Amino acid sequence: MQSVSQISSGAPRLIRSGYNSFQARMHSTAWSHSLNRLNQRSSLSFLHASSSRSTASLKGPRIIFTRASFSSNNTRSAAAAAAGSGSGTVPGDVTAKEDTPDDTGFFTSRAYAPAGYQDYDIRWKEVKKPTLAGLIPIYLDLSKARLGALVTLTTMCGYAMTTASTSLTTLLSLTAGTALCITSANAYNQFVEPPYDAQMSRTRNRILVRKAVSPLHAWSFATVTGLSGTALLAVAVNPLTAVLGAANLVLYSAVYTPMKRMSIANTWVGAIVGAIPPMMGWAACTNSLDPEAWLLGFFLYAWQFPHFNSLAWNLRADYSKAGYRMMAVTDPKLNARVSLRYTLALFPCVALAPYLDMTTWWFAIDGNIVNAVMLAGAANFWRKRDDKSARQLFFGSLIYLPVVLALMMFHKKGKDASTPLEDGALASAAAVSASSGLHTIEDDDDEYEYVDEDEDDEDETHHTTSAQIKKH
Ligand SMILES: CC(C)=CCC/C(C)=C/CC/C(C)=C/COP(=O)(O)OP(=O)(O)O
Repeated sequence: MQSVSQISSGAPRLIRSGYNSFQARMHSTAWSHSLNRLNQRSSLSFLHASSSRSTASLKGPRIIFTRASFSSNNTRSAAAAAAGSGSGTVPGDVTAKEDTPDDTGFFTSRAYAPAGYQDYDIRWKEVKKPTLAGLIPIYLDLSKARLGALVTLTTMCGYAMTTASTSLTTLLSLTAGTALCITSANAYNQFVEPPYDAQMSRTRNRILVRKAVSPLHAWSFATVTGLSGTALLAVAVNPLTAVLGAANLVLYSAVYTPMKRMSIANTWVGAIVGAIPPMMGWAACTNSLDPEAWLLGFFLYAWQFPHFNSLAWNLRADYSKAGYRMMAVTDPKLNARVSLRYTLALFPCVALAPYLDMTTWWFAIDGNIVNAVMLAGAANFWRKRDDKSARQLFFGSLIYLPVVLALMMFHKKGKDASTPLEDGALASAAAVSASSGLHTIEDDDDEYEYVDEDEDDEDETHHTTSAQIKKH
């Protein structure tokens, strides 16, 4: 049986007013009305007018109407619009292609059009059963593997920053369990978002939008990885870490994900999601949430605002189109101000690390030099609010995080409790983190050696670190 999970229409590229009336017809939900209000309020009408791929969606993950550039239909529709037909379509050969897939695998049929929409061209595509080998890239996409790898590294850093006794087995279980929970969270997120992902250039090729796998398959994958990740953390690490992992999974998929379309507060909730993984690392080693764990969490929390808000600036057309409530769309000034505010908060974070005896005071010096560079980027973005300053801040934030985490480990104090073997593994993680950013962790097979230079030196005024990472 054919499963219909995506229907697209080749309605015309409409001018702004036409788009609003189109949207009003297509959406009966409060969400869409508030989106229209939001679009008007934020004076971003150019976003739609300049967009080459304008879309609208019905609620729910299974049906998508796309005013995309299916050229022949668009040409006909544009002609009709120019002739003032008002309906945006031309009667004629729409059904000619019925039940015949085109070269992209899409079928065209009016049979699936909901009442009132028969005037629109309808396109749909059958979900193909993936092969066993084909499942690997599908699962990597569902897990948002590169983002997941970076987040997992922040957990490993949390573990590495403790002074309690470490164990390689616990570290490996923590890494695998956290990665499974993150995979699950990202798969649930994609399970919910195809109608909206389909409307954004950045996400319109995601696996469920492309229909490379069925929603049920994605949901099952998310459920299995979530349950196994939480179980692994509970059994092989400790219950506290498992509870944090499970709570974060729920926070991301059940609170943050729907909230993206409801309130700009989603960014603050998303920042909590990003803050919890390093706290899990700390909890895995100490079985407690000491002030140091909260500091690590707050550091990741604060970092996400310049990171995300600068990214969102250049994606604001996409976000607006898909109905996501992002500060960059609804209040661009606030978006830049919040970035600046939280970049400033990174300074006391860095200073608190030596205060809490996590690092030597040298970290307060070189960490804050890096902070000053980041602050210059955030201030520039706040002043100019343009694409270039946003891009600079975003890429700066990508470099900033691994650099500061590596510095933190470089200046770490009190490493006596762990063995050189365990520290070596943790140092490797730090080095990979420092060199990978969001992108290259999977490709980095280099080996690292841990060299303990002055393990007897406990003098906090002495700046030489206890660890140095040397590449083979
Ligand atoms: C242990 C555990 C479960 C950790 C969860 C870690 C995690 C998923 C962090 C991501 C944080 C975040 C706000 C991402 C943006 O999602 P988005 O939906 O805005 O991204 P998108 O636009 O690319 O879909």
